[in-house]
Formats: sequence, structure tokens, C-alpha cells
Amino acid sequence: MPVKDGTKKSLVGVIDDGTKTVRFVIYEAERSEELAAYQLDKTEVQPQEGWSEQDPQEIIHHIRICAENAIGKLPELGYTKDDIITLGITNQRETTIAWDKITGQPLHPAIAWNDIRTSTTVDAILAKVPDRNKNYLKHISGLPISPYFSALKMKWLKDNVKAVKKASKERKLLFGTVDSWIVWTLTGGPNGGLHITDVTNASRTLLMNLDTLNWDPMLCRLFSIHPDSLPNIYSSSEIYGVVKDGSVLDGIRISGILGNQQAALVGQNCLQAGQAKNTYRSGCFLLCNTGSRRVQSTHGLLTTVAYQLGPDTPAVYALEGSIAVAGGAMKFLRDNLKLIKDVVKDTEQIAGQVFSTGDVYFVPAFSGLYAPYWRKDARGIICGLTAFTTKNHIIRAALEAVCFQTRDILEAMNKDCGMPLSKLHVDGKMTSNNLLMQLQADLIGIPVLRAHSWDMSALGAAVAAGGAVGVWAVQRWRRHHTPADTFLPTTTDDDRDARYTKWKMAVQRSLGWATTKKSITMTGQNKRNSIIQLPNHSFDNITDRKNSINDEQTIEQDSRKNSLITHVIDNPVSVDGEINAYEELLKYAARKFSILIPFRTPKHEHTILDDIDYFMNKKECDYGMCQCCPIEKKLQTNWQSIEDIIENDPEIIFDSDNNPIVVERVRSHL
Ligand SMILES: Nc1ncnc2c1ncn2[C@@H]1O[C@H](COP(=O)(O)OP(=O)(O)O)[C@@H](O)[C@H]1O
Ligand SMILES: O=P(O)(O)OC[C@H](O)CO
Repeated sequence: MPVKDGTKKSLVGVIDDGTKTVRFVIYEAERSEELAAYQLDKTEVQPQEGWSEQDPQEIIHHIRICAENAIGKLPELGYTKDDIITLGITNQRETTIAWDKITGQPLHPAIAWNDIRTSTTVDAILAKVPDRNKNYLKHISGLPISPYFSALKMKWLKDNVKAVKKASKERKLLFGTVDSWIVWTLTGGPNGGLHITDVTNASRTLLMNLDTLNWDPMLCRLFSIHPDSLPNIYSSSEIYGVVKDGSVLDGIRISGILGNQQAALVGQNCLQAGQAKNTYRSGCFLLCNTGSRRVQSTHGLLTTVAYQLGPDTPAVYALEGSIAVAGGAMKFLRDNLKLIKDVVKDTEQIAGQVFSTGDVYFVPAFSGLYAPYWRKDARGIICGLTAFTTKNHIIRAALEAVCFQTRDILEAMNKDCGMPLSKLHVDGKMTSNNLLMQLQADLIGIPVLRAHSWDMSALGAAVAAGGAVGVWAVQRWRRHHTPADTFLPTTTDDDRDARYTKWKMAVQRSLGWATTKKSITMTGQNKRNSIIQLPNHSFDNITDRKNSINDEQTIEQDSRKNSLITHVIDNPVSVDGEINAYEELLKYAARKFSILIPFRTPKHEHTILDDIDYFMNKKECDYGMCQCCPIEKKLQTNWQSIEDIIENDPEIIFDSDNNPIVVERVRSHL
């Protein structure tokens, strides 16, 4: 409805960068409804199993397109771009970007929050702390040592990506969560861009000290991150700077930044200690406001900064239970199992055709389990199947899994806080699913209060940004905020508890499944479960193999002398003093079965198949991150331990081409 002259209010724009989508939303100050919005889906790249990357340039491109389109709707509503007086930013947290401050170019794709490539980095860090205690840094950072957090991703980038290493040496490296990348780029990039973040995003890096609200020198040292490459930390609500990128947003101030889950807490008006909200998106994140108290969880929850609404106001903290897979499980049912076509309609309708899951439980631990378990070795299971199970039961079990995971968090929260929650505010796209909402109330036994709009994150960022420029005082805004629907529990305590006990049994069965220490590129050729597979080859006997090795050496000597070193069987080497167990295993297997293993850097991105392809078929690998480089140093490795393990382990099996397949149990010894 167009506004009449004289009734125009100031507008606040919000950039909302989620895991799957970028949105630009425009709010009229003092109203908690969207005036105009536009969104675009993002590209997720999964170069290996468990990896998840995004394109930092695509994020910026989408922000500009979304802003243009949302702003383009303003004239018909009686407004213009000039009515937007400030911008807020809310973003997926933990996702990490490294870029060059001189060129402004990203040095690697963004590593998404749910990417688990850093499992081995976690092990390396755990090896340095007493008792390999994953909670060792919790009293400083509020977080366990897990692949989830940015410090691990930064360390991985520094250790594994040549361009990042080089930029670091040349002091051109900048790291940031997505908010930092957006602000830096929008405020001028290489020409004076602001390298900043807010306390909520910084609190997700595992580098910030929750007391000082600054980078912690000990944590930076532990992860080998130079503080110069990190952004300055600001409050969530103050004028940081002005957009200077020549886009439609040029000239508008930026005055609010909040990680998207903390933003939803603000948007949900959970500004009093003891109030909690749960946001159901790809993952699910339950935050409980603990006021100025930093509650240290002893039950697997995170302590995080909820918000700091101004540089001179104290930070407010929250306890958080993070669930890696919620809506993501529906996508899995659609895209991987093809059980449904439409995540929204089908999950509600098809699951609603049965009255229970028929005792089927689905633990969607696709990349491990987050809170309260923090088990990177967990993997997804569907259990309790019978001859009567239908897809309806499985879909319903996937919905229930979201609810049971929420109960896991609530149980932990109640123990940590000593006082059970009496109601749960909910938001996120999945909350449009009435069946899910009713199941949630039934499985936690308290009322579930659905927000009037699913996107509370953008609203929270608008409140923070508007507050900083005096157009959206939190107190005034709060009067307008009421939940739209309430779902009341319809189950008895006994029924609820019996089902929850079964869920816990299912969770137990999902634990300890993944023992992979090193991920392997999943290509069309080797997509056969997560086991090390040596390549198919056409040798009929050892003599042929040996001849072939000589040929390959010649190829190497002739064509790639200094750039790619062929590592022939009895000549083990390593680079930079690092001996990688995975490579040892491959080298040993190569020696045993007379297969040539070419050698690059210890943590290059290739599989052995890429390497064999190069030598056998003279085919250059087309993987973009390839950084073949000469070996700088030769070191003898100790083969004995790995040989012993493999020699004595009956679990080496052979595929149809007589290639050895080393099963998980062997690799767990590595
Ligand atoms: N009504 C619904 N019922 C069930 N699942 C849903 C519903 N709406 C969305 N989803 C699922 O929730 C996930 C999260 O969606 P979205 O909020 O767009 O993603 P994100 O914010 O994590 O980028 C989607 O992957 C989709 O599978
Ligand atoms: O983009 P979402 O909604 O999946 O949120 C992701 C979280 O911020 C990760 O911590």
C-alpha cells in the first residue's frame, strides 16, 4: 500500500547472507514488517565429501542484485532509495574467508560453517592440549575445539593454501567471517575498506576472549593466526562507516552487524535473561539469553555473545545449542533419497498421512553431531526399519529428529541453568510447517510460540542498525512485537519420555561411525564409500608394473622436472617436516603393490587417482586449487608402524581388480 505524503517513515535496509540464500530486506522503522525484499539462491560447492564452499564474489554480487531489486520496489510503495537511512548486516556465522588486501581478491572459496575438512586440524590442536580435552579453551572462548569454528578454518587455509601462506608472509592477508568480507568490500575494498566485525561474529571464531571482547593472544598463537590479519571488533550497533562501492547502496551508512542466530534472538524480542528462541533453517540454533552472566555450560552448550547494542553498553551473553542438520534433512530426503519433491508441502502432507513413525528413528548426523554431543565421528542413521516401514514414516522421523535434537538442547540448557524453560519462541522457514510445530510442542512438553514472520534475523539486524541512528529504539519497537501462533503439547510425560529414550538409543548407534582422518576427493571414479581405494590399473603382473613405473619416471623427468616430483617406492619423502599418515598409508600400499605414487605437498588437494591420471594418461588435473610445487626438503619417514598395522590387520580386502581397499578399522589406527 503506497504511503500518503507526510506519513513517510525512515527505512532501514538489511543484508541477510544465509547459508543457502542472500536476501535484501527493507523495513519501515518502528514496524516489524517487511516493506520490500528480494532474495537469490547461492551456489554451494562440495569438492569433497564433507566439504562445503561458497564463492565470496557471488555473495557480493547477490547482495548488489538483491538490493537493486528490493529498492526497485520502493517507488510503487511511495518511497525512494534516499529514504533508506541506514543498513544492517546479518550473516551465517563461522563461515570463513581469506583475501588479499591489496588486490581485494579472495584467496580461496569461503569455507562454510558446516564444512568438516578441518577434522585433522582439530586432532592436531587437541594433541597440543592437556588430555586432548576438547573443552580446554571453553573458559576463554565459550566454545569447544571443533571443525565448526573459524579458527580451525583459518588455520587450515594457512596450512594448506599456498596463496594464503604467501599473502600471510607478505602481510597482505586478511581473514574474516562473512560480515567482515561484506563490510570491507562495500566500504571500499582495497581503497580504504573497513576491516571490522561485531562481537557476536567474533565470538564464533574461537579466537575471541569472552571477558575482554577482544582477540585473545594465547588463542591466536595456538592457531597460528596473526592478529594483524583479523578484523577489529566493534559492538553490534553503532555507525561503522558508509558504503563506497558505486552500487545502488553507495552513500548509505552501515550501523548494525549481528550473526544470524543472535539477530533472531533480538528479532524475537528475547531481550530478557531467561528468554529463548529456536531458529529452524538448514541447521537449528537454540539461544537462551543469560543477561550479563556468562554461563559456562557443563552439558555441551556454547557460551556466546548474544548482542552488544552500542559501544558503551555492556555485552549480553547467551547459552547456545547448535544443531548442524534440521531443514537440511528435508533437502536430503528430496535431493538424495528422492522421497519428496517439495520440502515444504510434502514433508507436512506425506508425514501427516501416518500417525507415528512406526518406531523409526532418523539421526541426521551427516557431518557429525554438534551440541550437546560434539562428536565429529557420528554419522547419519535410520533405524527401526521393518517390512511395514514406508517413506511416510521416514519423512516423519526426519521431522521428529529436528524436535528430538531440540529436546537434547533443552535438556542440557535446563541442567546448565537450573530452571526449565516454560515456553519456546520459534522462527525460521521451517516453522511454516504446522506438523513440525505440533510435533515440537509434543516432544518437548512446553508451548511453542511461532513468530509472525519467519525471518527474525533480518528484523533483529534492522533493530540494531536503526537503534544506532536513533530511528528504532528497542523499547518502542518491543511494544509491537507479539507471536502469531501458539502450539500446545498434546502428549503425556510418559509418552514423551519413552520416545525420547528411544531417540537417545538411536543417537548412541550413530556415534563412532566415522574414523576417517583424511578426506578423499569424491570423483565419479572413486565414489565408493569413504574408504581408501587404490586406483584400477591394467597391469597383469609385477614385471608389467615395474616397466610401467620406469615409463612414468621418464615421463616425469621429461616433462615436469622441477614442478612435480614422482615419488617412487623406496624413496619416502615428506615436505616441511610434516609426515602425513594418510600419505604414509598410500605410499606403503604403493610399495606393496608396486603402484607409482607421485608426490606433491603433504596436504595437496588431489587424490591418488588424480595423480595416477596424470602419469598414466598424461592428463593434467583440472582441479582449480592444484598447487603442484617442488619438494623443498627430503626426510626419511618411518614406515614401520604403518606397515605393522596393515600387515597384521585382516581387514585389507581387494576389489575386483585386485586393488587393496583398506577399511575404516585400519585407518582408525593411523
Ligand atoms: N515448511 C518446511 N517444512 C520442512 N522443511 C522446510 C520447510 N521450509 C524450509 N524447509 C527446509 O529448511 C531448510 C532451510 O531453509 P532456509 O531457511 O532457506 O535456509 P538457510 O537459512 O539455512 O540458508 C531448507 O533446506 C528446506 O529443506
Ligand atoms: O544460514 P543459516 O540460517 O543456516 O545459519 C547458519 C548459522 O549461522 C551457522 O552457525
